[in-house]
Amino acid sequence: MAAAEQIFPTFPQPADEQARLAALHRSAALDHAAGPDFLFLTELAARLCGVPYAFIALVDAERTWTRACVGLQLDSLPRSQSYCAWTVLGETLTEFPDTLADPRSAGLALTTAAPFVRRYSAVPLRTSEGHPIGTLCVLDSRPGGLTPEQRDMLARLARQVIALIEARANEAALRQSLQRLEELATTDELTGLHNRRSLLHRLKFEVARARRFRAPLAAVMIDLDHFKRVNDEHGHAMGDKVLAAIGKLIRDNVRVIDVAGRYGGEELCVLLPNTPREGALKMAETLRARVEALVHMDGARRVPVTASFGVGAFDHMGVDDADSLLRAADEALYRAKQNGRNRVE
Ligand SMILES: Nc1nc2c(ncn2[C@@H]2O[C@H](COP(=O)(O)OP(=O)(O)OP(=O)(O)O)[C@@H](O)[C@H]2O)c(=O)[nH]1
Repeated sequence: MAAAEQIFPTFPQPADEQARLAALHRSAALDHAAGPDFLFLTELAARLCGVPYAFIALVDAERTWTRACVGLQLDSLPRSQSYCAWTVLGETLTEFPDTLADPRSAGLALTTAAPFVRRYSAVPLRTSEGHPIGTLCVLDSRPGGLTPEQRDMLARLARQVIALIEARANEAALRQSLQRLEELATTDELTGLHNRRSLLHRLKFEVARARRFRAPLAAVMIDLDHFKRVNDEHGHAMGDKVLAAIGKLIRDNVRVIDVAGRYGGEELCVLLPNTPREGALKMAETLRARVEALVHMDGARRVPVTASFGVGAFDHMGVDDADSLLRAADEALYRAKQNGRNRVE
């Protein structure tokens, strides 16, 4: 620990400290580097106030993180070493016109070492709920203070900074909800696989891509064997559990570019882009063995579950339409059922 940190181990805390920290983390301002918009506002602050140094600071629980620094390179300071720890206490501007003359600022690192700051003026960055999450500050190595007009401009710039921070946070939250909505709209809730609509949508896309790049494309149709018996003997809830477990098994065993979906009821389908028939047969055989090996328990009773697999494929020279790919996989699945189930055709 630096000597300065030992001399000033504590710092003042605003009354709303916990809510303030929560607001800081909600704003996600600490997660991003400040972009050119923030730098522009600090440059403007320095110029309007006629000082060489300016930065935006985010005051976290223990540290003050600086962003968009003008005139100096600074990453972070212990909160106990930062002028900004005082600014977040105030409603409006906090000013040390001569840092050496004020016991709150005289011993701080930026005062006693380069750049030997002698003057500090800052406005808290208050969120729209009123919590001060940081500051916009201007500094100089000569003593002095801001004119009323400069104070007013600094306060206005601070409002622009917080508006920018909040706009970014709203944008990120919106992106997240859209992503979640998209997931909900394309995922089958029980198996976690693509739902039928999404699977067919992806199929069209993959067929178009295979045609365009003359690449092979395979589809594996999977149907659980005698699944009606599982439902009849162990109940529908157990049937659902089995389907969910097999959905997870498939998700865990396909490549990221493969598309696994629930085609309907207990029929599942995996699209394998860039995969010729032999590769798809191999992959299906691996899955078949894993489905058979998966243990499902109904209380103390084991519920044996197997599945039949049908492979349809286009080689790179003869990409046909989506329907015929599925039809080929379906016909192969039918043969697998006819030839005794728990097999790949
Ligand atoms: N628990 C549960 N059962 C489902 C679901 N979707 C379809 N099923 C059941 O799956 C069974 C399918 O039965 P069938 O089409 O006769 O075929 P099967 O018994 O699997 O026999 P084969 O396919 O010929 O091996 C029916 O009992 C459906 O009710 C589901 O979401 N949950």
